[in-house]
Amino acid sequence: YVWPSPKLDALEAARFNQEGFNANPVVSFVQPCDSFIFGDSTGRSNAADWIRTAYHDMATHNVTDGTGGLDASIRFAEEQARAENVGDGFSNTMDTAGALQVTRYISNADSLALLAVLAIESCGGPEIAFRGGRIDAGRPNAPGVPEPQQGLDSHIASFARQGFTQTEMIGLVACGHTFGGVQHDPFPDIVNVLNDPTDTEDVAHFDSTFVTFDNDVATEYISGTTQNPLVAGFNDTTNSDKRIFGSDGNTTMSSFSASPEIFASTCADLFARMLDTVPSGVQLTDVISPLPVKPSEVNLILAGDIIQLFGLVRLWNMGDDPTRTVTMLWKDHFGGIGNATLEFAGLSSSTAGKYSAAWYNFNATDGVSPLYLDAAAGVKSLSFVVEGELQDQNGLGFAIQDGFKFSQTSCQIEAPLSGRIDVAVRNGVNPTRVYLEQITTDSVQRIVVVEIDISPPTEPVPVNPAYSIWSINVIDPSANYDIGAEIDGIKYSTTINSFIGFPLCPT
Ligand code: HEM
Repeated sequence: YVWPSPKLDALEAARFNQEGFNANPVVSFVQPCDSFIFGDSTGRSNAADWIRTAYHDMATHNVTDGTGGLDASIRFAEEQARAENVGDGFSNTMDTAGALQVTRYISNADSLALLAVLAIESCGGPEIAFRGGRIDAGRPNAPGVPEPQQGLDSHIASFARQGFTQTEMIGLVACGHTFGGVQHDPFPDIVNVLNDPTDTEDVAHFDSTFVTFDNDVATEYISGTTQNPLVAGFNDTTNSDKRIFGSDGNTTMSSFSASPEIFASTCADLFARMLDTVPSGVQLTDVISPLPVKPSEVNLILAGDIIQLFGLVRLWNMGDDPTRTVTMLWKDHFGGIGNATLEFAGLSSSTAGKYSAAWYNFNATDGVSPLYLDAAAGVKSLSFVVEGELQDQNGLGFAIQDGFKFSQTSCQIEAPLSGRIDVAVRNGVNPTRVYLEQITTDSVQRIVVVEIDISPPTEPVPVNPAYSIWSINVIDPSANYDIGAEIDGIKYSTTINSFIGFPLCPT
């Protein structure tokens, strides 16, 4: 895709900035892979909870009527209270999913899907093709998660309703059950108390490597050594994995057992399909690939005659050499081109260290100092020269919208209770609307952006020859606002650097 695209930029960042500089800390919950938020030596892991939660959320899908699917309906207490969703793994996962929603562009449902991707990829699994765009359900879905005491026919019918054939059912169950196990507490009829100080929640695991992705679930099953409580459990009624795995005469499980590669590639496909199973009408994005060169956290502030340009650029998988020279070029409104050498800021990595990225700051390494640009000249687009090679999105450049921005003339009226937000609007841009975007959630935790129009000034309020101010008073300056503007029929959005700490408005 072409930068900027706020939603794709946010999803790409959450998916690929996993560890290190400027990365989302959520991966640390599955590193090491036996990490568990309620404590050590429990026999449980966040990774297993996250994968099971994604499945249970999806398993309500009905291919015929298009209802259910991965839509975060599992967050509702009503769904979590169902017998098919016994255990605290779902609330555990939903608590963590919030950590991914650092931006308004990521739904609860996309977070759930991302957690599963991060768990699988960080813990030995294959790379998963990830799409975004899932929409959060407004209410619980119809029940429909399979349970271990049900018979094979019922499971085949259940997976068919979810959109999976019998062979795919065998695959998906094996792919899921390479992680985790069955706990005594919610399933006392399947697992006995284990009296094991390293497994305090009495989890009987599906295979001997239960915090990592591998084909042991299949090799142990085929060799007859498996301790999987849903295969070799003392209660044959609940041996659902035994019935499912054996339902094609062990053809599928034999192929998994014979080839870790076949297991991994089959699981990569099935996991991606599981995560992409969404209610009809939901339009997912294309598979999100990392942008090779990506501006990030770009923000402009007007300070008198100066535009402060904040930002970073990320170079994807181009080697870790921090001494390489990265130059940023910017086109202005007068046909001029400015340039600056960027400062190395840090390294990040993703997919269990398989990829790395180097970050460069638009100015000093402190991460807060901006570049100072002449306000009248402004900035239209950026490009970068990396080791002598021009990076400009195949000639498009990286477009920058300097038609409106937060102005440092913003001030507090009654600190810290109310304030005035000033938006600097470039003369000649003539936006149809300028508005605040208040980012909040509705009563069922869906992100909502409320637009609050800013009235055009009755008399122009110039800050400099190029910009005039539109102002709005707000009662809660600490609320989460972005600034939006509609220019030539297109809506743009820009962030506000919190203006707590701004001076009191002159009286
Ligand atoms: C007929 C289908 C299935 C049945 C009857 C079934 C049943 C179960 C049961 C009873 C548990 C124990 C849960 C606990 O003790 O908290 C479990 C755990 C788990 N299941 Fe399934 N499952 C099925 C399919 C799947 C699928 C398709 C996936 C994912 C692709 C999956 C992923 C998991 C994971 C990761 C765990 C471990 C959870 C943990 O250790 O915290 N399951 N399953």
